[in-house]
Amino acid sequence: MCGIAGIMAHGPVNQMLFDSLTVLQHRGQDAAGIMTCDQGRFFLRKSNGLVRDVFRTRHMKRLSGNMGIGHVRYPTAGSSSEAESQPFYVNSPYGVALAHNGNLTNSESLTEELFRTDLRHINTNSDSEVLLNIFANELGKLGMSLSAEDVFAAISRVYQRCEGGYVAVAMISGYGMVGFRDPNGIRPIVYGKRETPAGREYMIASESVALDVAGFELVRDLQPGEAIYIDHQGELHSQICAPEPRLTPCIFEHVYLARPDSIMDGINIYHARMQMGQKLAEKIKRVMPEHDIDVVIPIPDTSRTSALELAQHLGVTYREGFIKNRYIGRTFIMPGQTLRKKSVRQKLNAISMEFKDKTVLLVDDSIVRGTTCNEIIQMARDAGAKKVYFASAAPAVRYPNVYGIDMPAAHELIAHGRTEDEVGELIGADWLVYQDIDDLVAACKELNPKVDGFDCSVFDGHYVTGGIDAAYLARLENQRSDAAKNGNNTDDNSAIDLHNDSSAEEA
Ligand SMILES: O=P(O)(O)OC[C@H]1O[C@H](OP(=O)(O)OP(=O)(O)O)[C@H](O)[C@@H]1O
Ligand SMILES: NC(=O)CC[C@H](N)C(=O)O
Ligand SMILES: [Mg+2]
Repeated sequence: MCGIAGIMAHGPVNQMLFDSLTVLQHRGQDAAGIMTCDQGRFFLRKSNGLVRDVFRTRHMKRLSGNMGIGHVRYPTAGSSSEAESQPFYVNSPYGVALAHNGNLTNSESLTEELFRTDLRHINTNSDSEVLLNIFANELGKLGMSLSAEDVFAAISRVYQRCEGGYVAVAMISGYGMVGFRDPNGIRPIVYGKRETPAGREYMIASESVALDVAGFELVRDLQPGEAIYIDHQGELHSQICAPEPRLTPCIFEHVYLARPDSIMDGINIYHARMQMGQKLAEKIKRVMPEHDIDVVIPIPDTSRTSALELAQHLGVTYREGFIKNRYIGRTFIMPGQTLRKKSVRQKLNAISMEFKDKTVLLVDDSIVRGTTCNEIIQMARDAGAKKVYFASAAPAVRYPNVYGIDMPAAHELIAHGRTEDEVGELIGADWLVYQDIDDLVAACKELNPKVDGFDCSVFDGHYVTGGIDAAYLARLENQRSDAAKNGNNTDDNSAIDLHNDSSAEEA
């Protein structure tokens, strides 16, 4: 779940892209990049680190041009090397750059096809480089002087060849900007517009909050299988380029990934999380009518919205018993278990008076590896809690994700192969309650009944694209489990960096 943004304007786009990436930071903390296009030339700055650290004034000055794309990365393929940060660039045809969120599940066979049939070289293990090359290759078959129809024909071929969950924003030098969304609509992407004295400007982004900060008005989400193309005259063209598109967005966006102030596929994320809290409160009333909960305490940040609503519906006091260190980011998307575990302790600290001699109900949005709840329950006990109950606003996460969330190994998920009671015991809770999957789906779908369904694969093991078999999952685990990553030592910059930014060495 990286964050992507693209702007086609009548003035410089560098600052607006920087601002947008800072509000998409929660989607990827490992690397950031911006590529702009100025009179047919691309300018790039990308590096490992947070947005605020990657871009210095000297980089910003060089990112000139009225068209540009940006990316924040949370790796799900390849390594975390700087060379695999995005945007990516290819010089043929025209000069094409691309930023991608998601994961191609047939990336290996596509790499082989690109090499043998399309005569294209892939230099990294990133599926995003594969996606870019497939797109560029299909564009290249259409000859010079590209029309909107040509762009859509190329995207149709991308949809035929690429499997998985993916959204992307791309620039074609001399022509314009493209945004597209996979035929199942798994990952999110929206576009917006704004009127200026010089004419209309367009922006494409992972989440509507990015439009808000850059001053664009949300028009709508891209539909599954849709592509939009803004040509260099500023005209927007759109087309559905897949034969049987279905809107089945990733429900984990609603649970955790997205910012609460985003609107995704017509669903207000904040409202969806409130509904999750209400439905979980109803379940608690059903299964434990005579409960003895003294206080409901959220685990900041993401669970706050659902926990407050849960407390109100339960009629129990809500208190902020954990204070979050504002300088520590999201722990779940940090690379490596040691860092994640250490960061939970650095991030959250208990206020003893809220726990002392009380029966507390801790609420989190989800339990994935169990890193957070393990630490937090101990902290609650250390702070003097009489009993510690734990509620998860999402059902038990039991299956790997293959569409752009780095949860590649079933055995790393605390609920995999375990009953809810077993998980409760393992995390040291006096009682554990999970949201029911039907309630989670209802919490979101009630806000937009037009959604065909959701990708709930991490909860039910059903992969909406099909084609995910045990062999694929075994390969994925082999490449990307924590143990495999440690073995490969992928945190170093072992891949050869290819930059057209001479400031890369000074940074
Ligand atoms: O069971 P785990 O593997 O620990 O994963 C789940 C936890 O990770 C996330 O928090 P995170 O710190 O990433 O971000 P937040 O501040 O947005 O809650 C999520 O909100 C849960 O608290
Ligand atoms: N989380 C994502 O969307 C990752 C995008 C891409 N697969 C990468 O690893 O860079
Ligand atoms: Mg959290």
